[in-house]
Amino acid sequence: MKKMVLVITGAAGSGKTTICKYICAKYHLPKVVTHTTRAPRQGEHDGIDYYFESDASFAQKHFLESVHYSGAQYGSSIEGLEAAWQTAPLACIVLDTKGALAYQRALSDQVLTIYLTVDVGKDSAAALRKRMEARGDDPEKIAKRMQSAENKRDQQIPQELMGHATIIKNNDLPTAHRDVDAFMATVIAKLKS
Ligand SMILES: Nc1ncnc2c1ncn2[C@@H]1O[C@H](COP(=O)(O)OP(=O)(O)OP(=O)(O)O)[C@@H](O)[C@H]1O
Ligand SMILES: Nc1nc2c(ncn2[C@@H]2O[C@H](COP(=O)(O)O)[C@@H](O)[C@H]2O)c(=O)[nH]1
Repeated sequence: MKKMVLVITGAAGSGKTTICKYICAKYHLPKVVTHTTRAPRQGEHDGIDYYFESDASFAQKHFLESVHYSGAQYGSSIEGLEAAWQTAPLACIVLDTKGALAYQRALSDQVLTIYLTVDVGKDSAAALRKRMEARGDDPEKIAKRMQSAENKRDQQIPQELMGHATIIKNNDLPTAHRDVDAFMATVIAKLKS
């Protein structure tokens, strides 16, 4: 069976990690664990949520792509993808939009992409901030992230992903789950054909 990767991308707090966990649990997909130099959040575990790295250990990895995001480094390796593919032909990964573009360019027809949005009118930014607060993020870090060039960029789907990515609204989880399930039904049908 062809090996594929499902990339989940979108703005900070849009629910990428939440939706990835939902998909991996429901559809038994392996998650590609990426690397970061940021500190773990409460409840995050090394090797499960991320490989937490120092600047020195990060520099020694062989990345398919890597980015700076709001003051920390993040990167995903071919080895990580291959490890996920050892367990199933479809793996899932959470990336910023720069990483999603890199995957699209490097792996083209092996990539499926979901771009998540949160659209609750003019208060969408406040809703995203509240979600990050609910996650337990430090208020200063939230402010820095909200103001970062990376997060401003990720508020919109990159032009190059238009036509490749499926846009799913995550205003509320039950509706997002329903839309993700409809998307996954088409993916599973395609993989079987
Ligand atoms: N539809 C939703 N309604 C309310 N809260 C949500 C919803 N989806 C996710 N959340 C919550 O919002 C917070 C941010 O979600 P999550 O960590 O999945 O976002 P993310 O896109 O991965 O963020 P980041 O890019 O900052 O890592 C979490 O506390 C999560 O439980
Ligand atoms: N391009 C990449 N982006 C990544 C990678 N791992 C995570 N991410 C994205 O970084 C931001 C910040 O993540 P957070 O866990 O600190 O909130 C978010 O958009 C992630 O999707 C990666 O390996 N490459």
